[in-house]
Amino acid sequence: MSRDVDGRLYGQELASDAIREAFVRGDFPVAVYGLGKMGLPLAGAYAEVSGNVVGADIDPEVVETVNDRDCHVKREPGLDALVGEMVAKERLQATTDTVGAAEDATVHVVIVPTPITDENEPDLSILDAVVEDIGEGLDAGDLVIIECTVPPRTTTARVTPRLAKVSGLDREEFGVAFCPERTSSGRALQDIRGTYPKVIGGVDEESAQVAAALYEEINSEGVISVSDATTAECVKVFEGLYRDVNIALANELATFTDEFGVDVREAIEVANTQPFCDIHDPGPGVGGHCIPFYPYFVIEPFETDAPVLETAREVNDSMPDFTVRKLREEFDAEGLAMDEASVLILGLTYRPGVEEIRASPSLAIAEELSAAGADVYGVDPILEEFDTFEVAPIELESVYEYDFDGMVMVTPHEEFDDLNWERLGREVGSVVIDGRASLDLADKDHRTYTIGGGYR
Ligand SMILES: NC(=O)c1ccc[n+]([C@@H]2O[C@H](COP(=O)([O-])OP(=O)(O)OC[C@H]3O[C@@H](n4cnc5c(N)ncnc54)[C@H](O)[C@@H]3O)[C@@H](O)[C@H]2O)c1
Ligand SMILES: CC(=O)N[C@@H]1[C@@H](OP(=O)(O)OP(=O)(O)OC[C@H]2O[C@@H](n3ccc(=O)[nH]c3=O)[C@H](O)[C@@H]2O)O[C@H](CO)[C@@H](O)[C@@H]1O
Repeated sequence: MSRDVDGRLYGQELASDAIREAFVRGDFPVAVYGLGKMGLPLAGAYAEVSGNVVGADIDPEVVETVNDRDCHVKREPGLDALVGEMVAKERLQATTDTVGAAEDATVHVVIVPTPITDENEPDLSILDAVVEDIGEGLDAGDLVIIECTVPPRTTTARVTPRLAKVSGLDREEFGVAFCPERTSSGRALQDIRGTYPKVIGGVDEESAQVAAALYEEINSEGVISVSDATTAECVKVFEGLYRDVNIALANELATFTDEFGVDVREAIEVANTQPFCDIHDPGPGVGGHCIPFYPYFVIEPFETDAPVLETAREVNDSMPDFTVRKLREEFDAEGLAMDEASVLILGLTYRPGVEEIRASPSLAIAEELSAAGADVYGVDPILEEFDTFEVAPIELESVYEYDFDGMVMVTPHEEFDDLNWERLGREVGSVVIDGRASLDLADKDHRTYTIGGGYR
């Protein structure tokens, strides 16, 4: 797509209406960097509105799949059709040439992974690489939008100076905004198009105004413009921190279940009937590449102590061990040594319906059971690659062929709803740890312990 000289966006003092009209005409070529679980839906949503989008990804297979009108991101309602249509209509194309995409683009949208290292430090190396490439192709009048989740101050203190240095432009010649992806896997398009307002934080007022005009066209819920980019980064990270701390409260309360002698889940559910109480769900752990990681975007880079965030991480990271401990207690009660037991883990991904295993509780549970000498099996109907797990993978159809001494429901995929628990496990009944209160086995021979619910 050739660059339209008139396609300058930032520094033109354009009125928002004029920006929106030009945007939907395709006057501002867009480059989306990162075509993953979040980037591909985002590129599709941009293409739907502007019709002039190039998706840049370093993975040639990703690029080839998209240009073949196919969709490598699964279980996203509407995404297959949207990508196919946008590519067929030449409103979206993909490339591995990130610098080339940057040279042609006026709007640069960055949505690449921002993981943490093994030492729990934020790893912004991928973001840095993309920012370098954008800098190579950045022109006066461009706008750079960071959507991927980053530690507070990243956009202002790391991204913007780097863009100026690599491009040789003055800071005032281009715009930068942080507009976080407030999107859940499994409903990405719906969220991007408008479940919640889009949060906009600019490094200056015009960056915010220009970014807001673009997202007013994309998001039906409109925008919330905050004071600056760092505030917007805080909004996104705070959403995740709140969730991790809240889940930790639920998990800590769940560990009182036996001593209280009550169904803690019932107490939580009723406590939540008042508007100022919203205790989340206890479970076998907290996975994914968002919630377990975001606390370290605050704990690590800053001097200020974060005892609540650190303690919440410790509590949530202790739940896989709590799960194994409950199983071991039951085995001890029947005189079964862990290293003589066979155990099935049901659900290996981090949450139902999402094929993502990062920080999945099943990783730690399988590792601990295996280390204790148990024969560990794993079943997960949506997972294709099991190598990361210390389990013997089995197909869903084969689960009835084994006399498992123990069965641990970690991630209740909907495909498990049809399981016949009468046929599962030992003839006399097995020990079942229900991590998510997803089972009703009261009339079965199994001895069932529900995390947060006790024996049911
Ligand atoms: N997955 C979620 O639920 C979710 C929700 C909201 C926000 N986010 C944030 O969105 C960001 C991306 O997450 P995701 O789930 O889409 O990741 P992902 O792993 O699914 O996809 C990342 C994509 O980026 C590509 N990539 C890697 N390095 C690149 C580079 N240098 N240049 C261009 N492309 C590159 C990869 O090839 C891959 O296709 C992360 O910061 C994450 O925190 C994720
Ligand atoms: C603030 C917020 O909502 N952010 C969402 C979150 O989405 P996610 O895909 O990471 O999934 P979650 O639902 O947060 O689950 C994570 C893990 O916590 C476990 N869990 C969950 C709820 C509970 O009550 N008890 C639990 O134990 C669950 O099993 C799983 O292992 O981050 C995305 C990226 O920022 C956001 O875009 C998205 O909006």
